[in-house]
Amino acid sequence: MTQTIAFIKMHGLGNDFVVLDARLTPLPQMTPHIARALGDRRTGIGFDQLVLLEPSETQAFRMRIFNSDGSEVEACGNAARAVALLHSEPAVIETGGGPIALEPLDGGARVDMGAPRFDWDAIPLAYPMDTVTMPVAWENLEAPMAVNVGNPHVIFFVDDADAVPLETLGPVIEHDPLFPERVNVNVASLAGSDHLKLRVWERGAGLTRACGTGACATAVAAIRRGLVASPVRVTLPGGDLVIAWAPGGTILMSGPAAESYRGTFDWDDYAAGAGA
Ligand SMILES: N[C@H](CCC[C@H](N)C(=O)O)C(=O)O
Repeated sequence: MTQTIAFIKMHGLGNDFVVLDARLTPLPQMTPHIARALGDRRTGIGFDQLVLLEPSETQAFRMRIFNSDGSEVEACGNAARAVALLHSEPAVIETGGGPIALEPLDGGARVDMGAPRFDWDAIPLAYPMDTVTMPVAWENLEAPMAVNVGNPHVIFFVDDADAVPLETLGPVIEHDPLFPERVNVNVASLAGSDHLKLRVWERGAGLTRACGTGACATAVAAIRRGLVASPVRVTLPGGDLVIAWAPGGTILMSGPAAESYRGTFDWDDYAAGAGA
C-alpha cells in the first residue's frame, strides 16, 4: 500500500530544504538511504537538507536535519528560519545541538542559535589543540579558528573568499581525520568593519548558496579575533544575514526565508529503492 507523503519545499537565501511535518501524523522511519534518495536532484525531489518536524517532550517540537548525503546532523540555521516562518509564531524548539528560539518576522525570522562552544573536544577535534588559531594548513588555507554552533565549523580568513578553490579544498578538509565528525568549511574575507563575505563548503552537502550556521560561526570567529564589530552583516552567494553576538552570550541570526512550493511523493518509491 503506497504512502503518499506531503512535503513543503522552502529555502533560506537559496539553501534549499524539503520539510516533512510529522508533528500531527507520524511518518515512516526516515533513514540515511531514504534521505539520500529524496535529496538526489536528478532522480529525487532534490535538496541541500531534509527537515523533519516531530513532537518533543521538552520543547514546542523537534527539528531533525538530514544532509543530502543522508547524514543526520545537529543544526541548520537557514532551516531554522524556514521552520520559524512555517510555524508562524515564536517557539523554543528542540534540535540535536540543543534548544533554539524561533521568532518569525515578515519574510524571514530571527533565531537565537544558543551559545557557541570553542573547546577542542566540543568542536570536536581528534586531539587537543588551540582552536582560536589552529596550527594547521591545507595548501594556502592556514591558521583557522574552529567553532561549534550546534554543528562543527572551521573558519579561514583570507584576502579574497571568491579566489579560494573551495570545490577542491572543501572536501579534503571536510574529511580530514582531525575532524572525527567531519566539518563545515568556511572561507571569509573582510568587506568592512561590520561586514564579511563568506563562502561555505557544507559537510554532507557541498557548496551551497548559503549556510546559516556557517554565518554564525564565522561572525563569532571574526568578533573573537577583533576583525569586526557586532552586529555583523554576512554576505553569502545567496544573500545577506545579520549576526549579533557578544562573548559569553548567545548568537542571534536574522534573515529571510521563503516557501517555494508544496507537493507529495510516494514513500515506497524511495523506501524500496533505498533498500530500507
Ligand atoms: N551541512 C551542515 C548542516 C546544514 C547547515 C546549513 N545548511 C545551515 O544553514 O546552517 C552540517 O552538516 O552540519
